[in-house]
Amino acid sequence: MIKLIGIKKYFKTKLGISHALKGIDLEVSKGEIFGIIGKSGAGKSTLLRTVNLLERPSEGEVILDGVSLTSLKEVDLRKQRRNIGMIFQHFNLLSSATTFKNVALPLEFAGVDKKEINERVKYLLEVTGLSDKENHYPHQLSGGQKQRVAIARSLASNPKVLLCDEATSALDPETTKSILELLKEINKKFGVTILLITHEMEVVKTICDRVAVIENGQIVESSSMVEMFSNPKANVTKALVRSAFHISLPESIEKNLIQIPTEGLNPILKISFVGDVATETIISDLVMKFGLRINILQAHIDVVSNSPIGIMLCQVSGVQEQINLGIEFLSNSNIKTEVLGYVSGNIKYTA
Ligand SMILES: Nc1ncnc2c1ncn2[C@@H]1O[C@H](COP(=O)(O)OP(=O)(O)OP(=O)(O)O)[C@@H](O)[C@H]1O
Repeated sequence: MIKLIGIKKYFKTKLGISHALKGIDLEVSKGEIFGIIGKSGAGKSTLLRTVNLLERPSEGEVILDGVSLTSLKEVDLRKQRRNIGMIFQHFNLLSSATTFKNVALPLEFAGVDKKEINERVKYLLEVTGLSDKENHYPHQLSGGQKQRVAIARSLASNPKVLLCDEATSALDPETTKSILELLKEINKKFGVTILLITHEMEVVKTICDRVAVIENGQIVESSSMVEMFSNPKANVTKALVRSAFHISLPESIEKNLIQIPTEGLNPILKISFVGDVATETIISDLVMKFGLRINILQAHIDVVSNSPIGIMLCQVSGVQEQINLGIEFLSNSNIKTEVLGYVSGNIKYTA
């Protein structure tokens, strides 16, 4: 549905040329919810804005549903843009217009007749849960309600694609959840493909099917959600996953961690698993089969794309040969195991 080929974007600044995008290739399938995540300044907004050519790429091609937007004349591009809705962090509503009018405006501009506008707007307000707010002005609405108006407006022209620019960053966690649920509902109901950018892993974790990580104007990793959470590869992705799982070694262990295997020191293991692998089974297998002692330092299980994903940090002690066999056993059971380092058994866990 969306295909970006070799997208580069340069900005001329007083300090010289700024390379915001350095050759992005990306493909988003029809009906997918695709997330682009990255830190501030990574190039997310610039990338999203190249999809509807709000930002024309310096090099590369944007193809939407088989049509090369970058090759179109302005008049044809304007027609194609009706296939692309967009919502923003700060909603961008017309403050002097009611909810009804804000949603109706794109249809009025497109010359749709009054009766049809009336029916379509009422329907979209019902879908977005705003039927009782149609005569309210933006200043009379909460942040979540304003974003609902913006979503209804973006759907007015029945777009094939919805671009979301940090759509929930200005909202509290509870409202964020309800807006993400609405986006998911819209994706299902209308089959609209959603491309969103965010700096929050929680957002992609909640609704995306696939995700790409952008750093310094380049996509450094792109995968399904389960793959990203269970097997992150790039350092930036590992850091994002760690922050989403709120999991890290206790300071007392971290600062005493030795990277070289040493006689008498205990390995610290990071055990990651996907699916219905129960934590108790892993622990009891290590204890019963290999006679190991396991001290769980931290553990967290979350649900990503309907799959349970778990991460556990533990300190293991026992006979070295048995420890090696235990690690081998976990790996053979499709449980990813990493040795983070080694510590003395005397070091106590202090938070
Ligand atoms: N109009 C512009 N002129 C010059 N440089 C720009 C312009 N727009 C973006 N940049 C630069 O391009 C890079 C990417 O910016 P962009 O806004 O796309 O990042 P971002 O990931 O969306 O960041 P944030 O999350 O902070 O919005 C930054 O270094 C930024 O300074």
